[in-house]
This record gives sequence, C-alpha cells and structure tokens, in this order.
Amino acid sequence: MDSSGDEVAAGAGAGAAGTKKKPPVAAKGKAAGKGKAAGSKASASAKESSLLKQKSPAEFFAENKNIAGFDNPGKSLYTTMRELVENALDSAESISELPDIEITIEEITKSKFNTMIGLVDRERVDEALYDDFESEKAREKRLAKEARFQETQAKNAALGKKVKEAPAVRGKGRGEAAFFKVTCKDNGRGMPHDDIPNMLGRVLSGTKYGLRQTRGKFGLGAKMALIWSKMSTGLPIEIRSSMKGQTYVSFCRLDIDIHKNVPHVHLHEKRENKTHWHGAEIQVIIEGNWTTHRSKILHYMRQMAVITPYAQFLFRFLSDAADKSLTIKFARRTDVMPPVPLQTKHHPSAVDLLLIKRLIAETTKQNLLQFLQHEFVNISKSHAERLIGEMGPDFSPKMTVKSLTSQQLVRIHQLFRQAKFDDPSGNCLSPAGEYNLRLGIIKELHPDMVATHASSPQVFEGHPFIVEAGISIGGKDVKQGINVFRFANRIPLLFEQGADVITRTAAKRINWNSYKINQHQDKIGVFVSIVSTKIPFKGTGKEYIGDDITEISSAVKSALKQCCLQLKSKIVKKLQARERQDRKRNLNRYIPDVARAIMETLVEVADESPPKRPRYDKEDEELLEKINSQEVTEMTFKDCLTQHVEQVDYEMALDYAMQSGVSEEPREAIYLSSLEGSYKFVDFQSPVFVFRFIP
Ligand SMILES: Nc1ncnc2c1ncn2[C@@H]1O[C@H](COP(=O)(O)OP(=O)(O)OP(=O)(O)O)[C@@H](O)[C@H]1O
Repeated sequence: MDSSGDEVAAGAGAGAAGTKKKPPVAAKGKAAGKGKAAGSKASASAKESSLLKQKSPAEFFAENKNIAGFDNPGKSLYTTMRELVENALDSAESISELPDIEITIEEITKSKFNTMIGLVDRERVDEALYDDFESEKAREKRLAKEARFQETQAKNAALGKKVKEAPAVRGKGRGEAAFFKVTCKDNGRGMPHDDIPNMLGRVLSGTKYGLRQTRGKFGLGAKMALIWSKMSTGLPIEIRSSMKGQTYVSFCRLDIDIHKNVPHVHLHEKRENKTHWHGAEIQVIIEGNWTTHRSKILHYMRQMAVITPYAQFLFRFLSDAADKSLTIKFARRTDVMPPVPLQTKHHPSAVDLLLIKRLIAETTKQNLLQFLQHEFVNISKSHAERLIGEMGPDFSPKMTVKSLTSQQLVRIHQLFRQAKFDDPSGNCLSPAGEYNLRLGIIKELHPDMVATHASSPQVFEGHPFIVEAGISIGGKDVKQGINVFRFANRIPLLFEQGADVITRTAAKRINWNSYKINQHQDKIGVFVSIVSTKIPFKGTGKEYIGDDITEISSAVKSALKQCCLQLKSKIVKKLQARERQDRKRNLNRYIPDVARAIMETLVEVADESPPKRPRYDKEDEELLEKINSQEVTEMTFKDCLTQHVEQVDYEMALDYAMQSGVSEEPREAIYLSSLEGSYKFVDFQSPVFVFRFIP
C-alpha cells in the first residue's frame, strides 16, 4: 500500500512540475534544481496525506493500546493479568460454579526467552553502539562523584550527623526488557472448540455484548493481551479449554493477523480429557515490568478477593531468584454466590434509530404489537396498543414489523423518547450484597466500626444500576483520611482514582464533620460497588467511571450518606460513653484528697473541748464520737464517696437511656429480604449488621 502510494505521489509531483512556467535561464542550475525537488517532495507528501487508507480494528488498538490499558510494559502486565482473571470469573459464574482460579506469572530471563524463540545469545562486540554505554571520561567523572559523596558521608558520620543513603546509580539507557509467561486457569464454562480462534483472535468479538451485567463487555481484553504479546515477544497465545461433559480438551495455539483482524491458527486439535476437567487455561508470553507494577497486581488480587469472597484464587509469581517468588492463596470465605445476572431487553427510552432497525432485523415477531411487547422491557400489551394508537393512522397493531418505512421508524423513535415508561426493575442485576461487602471490609481493614447500605435499583439512560456502599472507621494498616475502594460490576478499579465519580463524591460532596467524622484525622475506608447492565467507563481499559452522570453521582452520594448516618449514631454513643468514663475517672481521682480533707477537719472539730460552737444536733455529736473512737476513719469516707460516684454514674446512664429512648438502643429494626427470585438464603438486615441465614 505504501509503495503504491509513493508511486502515485511521485507521478503526480512530476506532472505538477511539468505544468509550471519555465524558470529564466540564469536561474537554472543548483538552486532551481533544489526548488524543484522541494516542491515535488511537498506535493508528494500532500498527496500522501490525502490518500484514503483503512485500518482494521486490530491495527487501531495496536497503535492506540493505551486506551485499552496497555500504556507501558508494567501496566500491560497488570492489564493482561486482570483481563484473564475477569474472563475466568465471568465464565465460572455463568454456569453457577464457585470460581476456582489459578494465576501464574513466571519471569523469563532474556537467555531463556532467546532459547524459547531459537535465538542464539550473543555477546556485545561494539560496546559504544549501546544506549547504556559509558565513555571512559564519563566513568571517571561518575567515580569521582561517588568518592566525594562517600567522603562527605564519612565526615557526617564522624560528626554524628544524619547519613544519607547513596543515590541509586541509574544506568543510562532504556534497560533490558523483561519477559513474563502469564497463565490463568479456571473451572468455568470453557469455549466451544470451533469458536476458540474467533473468540481469542479477532478483535471486537465476544459473547458478552448483550444486555447483561458482566465484567467483560467490549470483546477486546484477551485479544489486546495477544496483540501485546505479538508486539513485544512475537509469540502466539495458547488456549486449553473443555466444556462440561466434553470428552476432549481443545488445544489451540494462535496469533492474530493484525492487518486483516483475523486469527492465525498454528495448531488446533482435540486432546484426551482424562480428568473430566471443564474450564479454560490461557497462556501468553509478554514483555512486562514486575518491579513497577507488583504492588498494583497484588492490590488488585486482594481487592478482587474482597468483592468475590465466594471465589478461590491461587496467585503465583515465579522467578529464578527464589526470594522474589511468591505464592498467595486467597481462600474462599463463603459458599454462597450472588445470583447469576440475567439477560434483559432494551428499555424503550434508551434505544436509538440504529438499534430499533437492528432489533427489527433480528426479531422473530411478525407484527408491530408483538414486536413492541416482546422486544422491550416495560411495555405491556395494552401499553403497546396505546402507543400504536398514538403513532397515527399509518400504524396498526397487526402491521408487519419488517415492512416499516424509515419515516415510520423515526416516528416510533420520537415517541419512545417522549413517552413515559416505568423504570427498569433491576431484577436482572446481581450486586455483591451487603453481606459480602461487609465481610470484605472487615477482612481487608479490621475496622473499629463499619456501616453498609444498598440502594434500590436506579436508572441512567435506560440502564438499571445498583450502588452498594460501605464506610469503615479505624482499622489496622489504614492511613489517616479517606481511603477509597472502587468496584464496578465486581471489578476492582485501581487507576485514575482522582477523576472517578466515587472518589470525587467522597472527597467533595460529603460533609464528614456533620457526622462527627474527621475527614483528615480519622482512618476512613470508603467502599463503593456499582453494578449495571452498562457501566459508563471512560475508555476500554475500564479504569474509572466519570463524574458526569448525575444519576450515578447522586446515587453514590446518597448511599454514602446513609452509611454516615448509621455511623454517626454509633459515634455519638461512643463519645457519650467515653465522656461518662472520663467524668467518673476524674471524680475518683479526687476521692483520696477529699476524704483526707474531711477527715482532718472532723478530727480538728472533735478535738476541741469545750466546743467553740454549740453542736448542731445529735447526729453530728455521734459522728464526732465515732471519729474519736476511730469507728469512722478516712477509709470510711473513701468508700462512701466511691460508692456515690458509682451510683451517680449508673443513674446518669439510666437517665440517658430514658432521654434517648430505650427503644433506640437495644432494639434494631430487622427485616427479611424478598423471598422471590432464586435466592437460596435470607438476609436479616439492620443498620448495624447483616445476618445471612442459609436454610
Ligand atoms: N476463560 C474463559 N472461559 C470461557 N470463555 C472465555 C474465556 N476467556 C474469554 N472467553 C470468551 O472469549 C470472548 C472474548 O474475550 P475478551 O476478553 O476478548 O472480551 P470480553 O471479555 O468479551 O470483553 P472485554 O474486552 O470487555 O473484556 C469472551 O466474550 C468469552 O466468550
């Protein structure tokens, strides 16, 4: 394509020069020759820039891999791992199997990698050719600098001053590439033998395009891992897969023809399935950077375990350097999975003209009435009849839906936009559940207090969504201030935190002070999980949800406020209890001094003979006698005062309980969630706990 482009451009350039006026003879020569060459170059480049070219989706994403989360080798390692894990979870959940997932990242040294691709290692011959080459002069300069640094450090040490750490010697150059074999094995649905090449070797192909809550959506993730492997190592991807009850395991080794966006299959065969295994195992060898993205990868795994406590993960990092290797098992903490999300239909308010045309082309329904009634949610038969009546005399319930003209489609579309429809119910969604969220928060942060809240289903652009939130206070390893944990369709989101609707809402739209929470000093954990048939991610990398959808931001705010309200009443009670304790402690502290002072005064009065003042009454007389006879001592006063402080504390506590309403404290509202649907458990919910009863 490029060479033919050049030819066209060159021809056109020559032609253009030919039409120009001849330059004067004197001006002929070098300058004229140069001008002519520059002119034809400019014209060739103008022609080339207006040349029509096409790109395949695979080429587009290869050139713009950052929009899919493949910004650099480290991030690509992270994204590859997460795309495979999310596919594995989607797959196991789709057949209601408790997910059991093994992820292995194996570091491959350069020489191992070279052996793998049959490339013989070669020593450097011409050192100066390399980017990290250091000339003799530069080396001397560096060594002198290092010596000076050490001298200063020695002096500082002798003077007892703080000794700085030696600055890391950063080699010049881009450094060696590091390679990793990433393998993810699951116990999910597996893939049909014949579909494997297209599922994993054709960009924008997948089984998750429908209206259903899934982690995957774009039909891109696994293919991006393959494109990155093709770009960085040139190695193909390997897939093993078997579906339930299948007697064989499909094995497929393939790469992708980037220009045509088609799979290029190296080997595709059926192998024996001795263990009756079902699931998929995908292996890809890519360039990566473990050092820079280790903590993000481990964070991701930890948070995935939090939001998916019914899954078991075995994560392994293998390296030739034994101290770098690690194995972490995230054990399953509950056997109860949220219900499988259901496929739903489009909401009439959320369809565009193109979609209406597509639905008509795909529908099996014959007439307009059936089409409206069956291809959309929230249109009953009578509602459909009323809508058809409203469309005008050109429309009738019995008219063949496939015969609708373009104008008639526009009419339907206009009516859909203006008419009132009930909101979608959200029954098709599968939120993590307050129980799971609470379990996760407690496991992750070990907080002093926690509150959770689940919103009722809400809607944006015709898509139902549910927000679940949890706020914790205190805990170990939690830093002061707001610590945000974000989840969308049960995927942890770790990048682009600042622009995300959850972070922004927590930081800017909650008046923490009014709930007795100190935004800067308290250790606050903010957990928000959003599920929907469509998560409006910014970018195909699924890294954050923008702050521009009012319905979502106000639902997040309201869920967080509900949690704050629960926490406030707990915090107030805690503060009052602490105040009471402080008061009691203070009073008790003065008891010895007060007892001594009373005793001394009374001893003095008792010693007086004859008394200066007449004694008040018999009681006083008796007391003084008891003082004299040591029947009443300093100890007696101490005991009496201590008893009194106890009594007052008890009465005040009772008083407080009466004032704040006894009903508020020990009684908490508990209610049962609906028994409808396929739930195999019952959640008892209260503002302070969720108790799951599994019959
Ligand atoms: N582990 C797996 N088990 C079963 N099927 C899988 C597995 N991994 C991928 N697939 C199939 O391959 C398809 C393509 O996967 P890919 O990761 O490219 O896209 P996706 O998951 O559909 O969407 P997204 O790009 O948003 O992640 C999936 O839709 C699924 O049908």
